[in-house]
Amino acid sequence: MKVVVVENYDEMSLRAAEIVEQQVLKNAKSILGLATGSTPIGLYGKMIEGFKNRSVSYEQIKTINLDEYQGLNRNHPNSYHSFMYENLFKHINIQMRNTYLPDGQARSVEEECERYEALIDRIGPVHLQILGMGTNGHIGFNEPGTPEGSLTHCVELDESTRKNNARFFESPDAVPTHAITMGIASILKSDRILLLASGKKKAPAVKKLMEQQVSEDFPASYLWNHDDVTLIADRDAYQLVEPERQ
Ligand SMILES: N[C@@H]1[C@@H](O)[C@H](O)[C@@H](COP(=O)(O)O)O[C@@H]1O
Repeated sequence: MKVVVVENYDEMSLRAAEIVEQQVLKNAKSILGLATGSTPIGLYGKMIEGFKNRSVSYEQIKTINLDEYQGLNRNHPNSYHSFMYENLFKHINIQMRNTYLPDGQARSVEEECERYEALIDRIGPVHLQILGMGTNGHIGFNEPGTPEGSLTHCVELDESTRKNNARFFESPDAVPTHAITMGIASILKSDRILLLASGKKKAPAVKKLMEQQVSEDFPASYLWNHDDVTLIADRDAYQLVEPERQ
């Protein structure tokens, strides 16, 4: 794992956007793996600036998102469909038909998971996967206990995850209890992975990640089993890593 420590959230977002733009400039038909949450919002902002000010084009790009809440209509303001549209897609020249997220309202969740995994295999492999990390080490919505071989599946969300994500909803009870997420194996199929971490709230998780102990108790640790991962962390997120690991 390559580790890049930067000053703050803005610099993390800028560095990440440079990597995304390099990928898109190298291959105009790149497949990007995208994430939600607060962490990548700055990155998406920089990508929008790049599109507006430097004509970086996303016209032929395809995107595959990690996850979606179960039970939310795609037009619900808190769905990840809406998140991606509001924070990125509506601002750039991507073709909406080339953007993919799991359908949280599919009649059969099992069939939807199979369909989504097949889609990843058909369209992929993802050239560059963007990841954030939960405070409990979840990636996508792969909570502690998820096996490394997991493919796209339905999960019951941890109470800690629901609590952390409650800020986006009108009340904690409104946070869905389940989600559809790409599995660990689905994520590790990507050619290259960019993990972002910002803020002191993520410091314990970054510390744990840097201990390099691969364990299902801390799903982000599986990233040590992939040979092309870059972590961009800001100083606050990296502050608990012991000096000899820095
Ligand atoms: N499913 C998403 C994850 O993909 C994300 O990494 C995590 C961290 O969120 P944040 O970036 O807001 O800290 O939140 C959600 O649970």
